[in-house]
Amino acid sequence: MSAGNREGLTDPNTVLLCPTDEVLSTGSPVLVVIRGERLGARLDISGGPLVIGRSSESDFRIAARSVSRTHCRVSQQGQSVWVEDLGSTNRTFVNDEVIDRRQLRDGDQLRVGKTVLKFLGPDNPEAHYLAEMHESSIRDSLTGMYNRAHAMQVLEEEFRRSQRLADARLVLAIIDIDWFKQINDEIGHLAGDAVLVHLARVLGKALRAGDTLARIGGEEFALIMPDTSLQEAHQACDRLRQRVADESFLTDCGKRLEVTISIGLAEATPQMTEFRELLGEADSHLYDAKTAGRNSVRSRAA
Ligand SMILES: Nc1nc2c(ncn2[C@@H]2O[C@H](COP(=O)(O)OP(=O)(O)OP(=O)(O)O)[C@@H](O)[C@H]2O)c(=O)[nH]1
Repeated sequence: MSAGNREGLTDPNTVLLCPTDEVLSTGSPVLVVIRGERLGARLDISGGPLVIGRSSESDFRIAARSVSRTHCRVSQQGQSVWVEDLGSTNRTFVNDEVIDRRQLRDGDQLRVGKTVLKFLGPDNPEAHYLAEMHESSIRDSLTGMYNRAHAMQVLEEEFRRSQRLADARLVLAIIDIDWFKQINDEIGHLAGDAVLVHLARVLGKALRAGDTLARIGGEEFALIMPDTSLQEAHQACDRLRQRVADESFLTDCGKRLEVTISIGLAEATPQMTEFRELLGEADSHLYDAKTAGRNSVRSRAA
């Protein structure tokens, strides 16, 4: 977004911070997608039985016609892990053999439709490597935040959940830095990058458990807030906006800046048919926030 002029970009007090590395935990048996959509996604089996299927109620959903609504179930029994076909049309395969029920062994490949998942026992060293590969594929390299692709996947899943469960509310916030082009033009692209990194840290620190924050564009972020009402989200985002406005940002060349953000919100409603409607509504409220002068939060409620 852009328009108008901004004054007082620099401010003399700030600290530049870097994103922290996230520790990747392995240690329990997992299934890792090695072919198909969501490559690298991990299913932790230790948390209880998992149903794989096309239905939105599945624990791991594969949206393909070759996959039955409830295709197979994977469960841990004592130290062993079992897979059981649930009467699927196109059958379940382990290492290319049709199975009804079978114990999974380290390195086995489970095929459901065209998706292949590799079973890795708790001590398999490949698990850590695959976890790191997956982690880097869902992160933005500059800020360390989740990237757009991951945000869209989380948003779609949370949207489906909110449609399925009557009391599961969902709010999406689109956060956009104000006058960012001016920061780049006046101080330089590296300064702009430093602001993005610092902002990622400020937003990340304010995150509540269950929320997902991602960088979805150059200077645009998405905050996905499940189980939150529009009013609660509006208040939380206004606190976030204030926190950013109070922060002092340091650029690569030692200049200090005041930075503000504008936020547009949208809440999932039963009338919506797909998650992109949330993006459209949040974007339109973001536009309202920009035209109302920036450094503000806008939603259907206000
Ligand atoms: N430094 C840096 N700049 C980026 C990056 N990605 C996008 N940008 C810049 O972000 C700026 C976005 O500018 P506009 O869309 O005009 O928005 P704006 O200046 O923030 O104006 P408003 O949103 O209307 O307040 C452009 O100058 C892009 O080049 C990046 O990764 N690093």
